[in-house]
Amino acid sequence: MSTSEAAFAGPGILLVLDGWGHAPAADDNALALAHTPVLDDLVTRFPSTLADASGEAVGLIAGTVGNSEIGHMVIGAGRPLPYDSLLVQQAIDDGTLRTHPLLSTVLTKTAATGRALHLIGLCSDGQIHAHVDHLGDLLAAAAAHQVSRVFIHAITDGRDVADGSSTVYLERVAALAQRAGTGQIATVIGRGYAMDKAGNLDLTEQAVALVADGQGAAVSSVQQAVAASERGDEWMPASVLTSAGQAAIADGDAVVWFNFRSDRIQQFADALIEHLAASGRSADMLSLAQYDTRAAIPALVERADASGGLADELSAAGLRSVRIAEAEKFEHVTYYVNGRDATVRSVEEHVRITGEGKPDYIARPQMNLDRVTAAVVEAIGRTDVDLVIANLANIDVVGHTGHLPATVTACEATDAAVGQILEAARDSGRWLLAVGDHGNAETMTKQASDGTARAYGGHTTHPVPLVIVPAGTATPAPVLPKSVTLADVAPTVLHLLGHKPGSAMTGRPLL
Ligand SMILES: O=C(O)[C@@H](CO)OP(=O)(O)O
Ligand SMILES: [Mn+2]
Ligand SMILES: [Mn+2]
Repeated sequence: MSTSEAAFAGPGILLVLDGWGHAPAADDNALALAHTPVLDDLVTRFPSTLADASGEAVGLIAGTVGNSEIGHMVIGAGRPLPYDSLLVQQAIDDGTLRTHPLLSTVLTKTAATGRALHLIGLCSDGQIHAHVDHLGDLLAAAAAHQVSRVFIHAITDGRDVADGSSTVYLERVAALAQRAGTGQIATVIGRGYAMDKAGNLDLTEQAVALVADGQGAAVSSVQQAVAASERGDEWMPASVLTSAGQAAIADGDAVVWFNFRSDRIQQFADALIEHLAASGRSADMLSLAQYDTRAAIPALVERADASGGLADELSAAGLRSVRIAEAEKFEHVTYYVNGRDATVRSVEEHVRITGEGKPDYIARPQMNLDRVTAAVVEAIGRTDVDLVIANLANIDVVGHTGHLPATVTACEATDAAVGQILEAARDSGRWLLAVGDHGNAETMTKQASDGTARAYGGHTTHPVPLVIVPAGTATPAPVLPKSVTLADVAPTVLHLLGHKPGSAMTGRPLL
């Protein structure tokens, strides 16, 4: 084996820097503003390229921003996977959503019994968790079945779209209802409450009480509800539109959840199901796409098969991997990298780093990075571990605050952590592949409709850096191809481990 081959063979590290996107230096580019000597050195001294992490290249609708779910799924699967947003859009375009037998059955029954239909979901066009226009099809189906009482329980965003834009989307909801000839906004609440995924049930309960029992501040218009929010769209307080009348969920009503992404709506869905059951009510429930709820909710669109990815190949080859991330991204290096498969294979170890108390990302942009890094360094030092898969969450999670100085600090903390990980990799003779899963911190403003630049903490369509650091000296350093996507990560990792890409993978090894 030549020096160069040896430098790219054997045990290694797959390091995902969450939200590490690439864009030219600008005064809203937190990564460029931050002092990041390690990352700068990485992309200049070692084989590196830019990988597509958004739109069609990963299985999303063309032009839509990447996200952590599809990013980690494609990193693991080694192929683009038609994501739920795309599958829903296809079902809308070919007419199979509004004529879906499950939907027809529920709507026919609702109309016949004079019960109400409740539509619950995020109202924005961020395309990460939901698209407000999907409501249009559901409302049209309700109208076609002559369901007369249709209540929309709107969740406001301010995270995947610019904060302060909720009025625009709520007006769009009203227009969709008017066009369909049925439906009214009954309640409004921010995603901070309705889409908590960290187990803060006190937040979830506010959304449950609002939707199930109509408990919230009485307002006479959506504008009044929006005006009452002191903490922006994300934290819009629970509001009941008095004009909506009694929109509580009664026994026998129908509920359709219209978020297509499960992770942030499932806690609410579980809590609502349990709350209704505890109060002797049962509802016919459907979800737009498949959810990972405790009780199964029949879905209108099924998930794409994501099997045959890295986890299956590692398992078949008997290669041991350790997965490490803090709570915010733990599922991403386990469940999502494994193709939304909850099976823990015998050659896998999962390390979930948790902090104390509620995180404050602006006050503590470091989050629990020191402990994540320590766990990664420890796993790197183990001779029985073939592959360490870790996610450093800070750039994305702090980026979501839209707070530029905190995000700059998060980038600098990540840089220092990567430095420590590289040193450990060198000491133990491991190669390292570092990659972003989607862009975020490289663009911290967005132009509002009035032309002004507003703080923006959401994801982007930018490509992500991908770097391969050899285990030793590699001369000459190989040049990575230019046209690369996240689907090439798993084949490259398997190649570095001395194995062929899996037969289900369409990505290719980059070396
Ligand atoms: O926080 C989330 O839910 C999304 C943005 O809405 O980000 P990510 O895809 O990184 O999880
Ligand atoms: Mn991410
Ligand atoms: Mn994110």
